Amino acid sequence: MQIEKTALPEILILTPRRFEDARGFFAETWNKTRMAEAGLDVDFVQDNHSVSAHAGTLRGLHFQAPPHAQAKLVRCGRGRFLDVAIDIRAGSPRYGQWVAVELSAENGRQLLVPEGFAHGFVTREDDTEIVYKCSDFYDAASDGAIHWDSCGIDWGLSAEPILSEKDAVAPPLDAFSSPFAMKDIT
Ligand SMILES: Cc1cn([C@H]2C[C@H](O)[C@@H](COP(=O)(O)OP(=O)(O)O[C@H]3O[C@@H](C)C(=O)[C@@H](O)[C@H]3O)O2)c(=O)[nH]c1=O
Repeated sequence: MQIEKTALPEILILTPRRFEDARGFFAETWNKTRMAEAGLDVDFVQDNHSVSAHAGTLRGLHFQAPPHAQAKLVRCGRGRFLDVAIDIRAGSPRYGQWVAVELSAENGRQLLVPEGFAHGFVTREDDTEIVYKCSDFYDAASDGAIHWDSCGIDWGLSAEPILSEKDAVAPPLDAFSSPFAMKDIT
């Protein structure tokens, strides 16, 4: 597993080794023991899978508030998408800063998004499939969203995105009161 830092040090790109042969490839996409050895001891408890039928579908920016905050490990099963994480920890020196990384079935990259960051993505091909692990269970009452177009993120869009009703009316970042505290910052 190759581990790379992004412009935000807490957001990591994990690229599993691929064992290729005549059939295709094999890869370990998460190995708890090996990741703990690398200092990434995350206890994932739920796996999610979503498919977006059309390119230009944007989901986000989402988070779960404490005590149900989630770290996520995100990867692409089919197609490709731009994956985005933004620091929403109150008092963070990097509050409002974001990173965007293209994840595709071809490049096999995964984004590790810790607690305290909102997450979203926009698909870049039809029928794009996203698979991700979460470190806490879904809790509808803790679900939060920030409007995708209120944070200065370059989504690489050439037209208006396809959104859920919930995401279309999410509050902007400047009207947002963060439930995440500075104590998460080391
Ligand atoms: C996220 C989630 C949703 N649901 C249900 C609620 C709802 O009826 C339906 C669709 O939910 P949503 O519209 O919130 O799905 P979606 O917009 O795909 O939400 C996801 O977006 C990405 C960016 C994330 O980071 C995820 O954590 C999650 O928030 O699925 C669950 O049962 N479990 C879950 O873990």
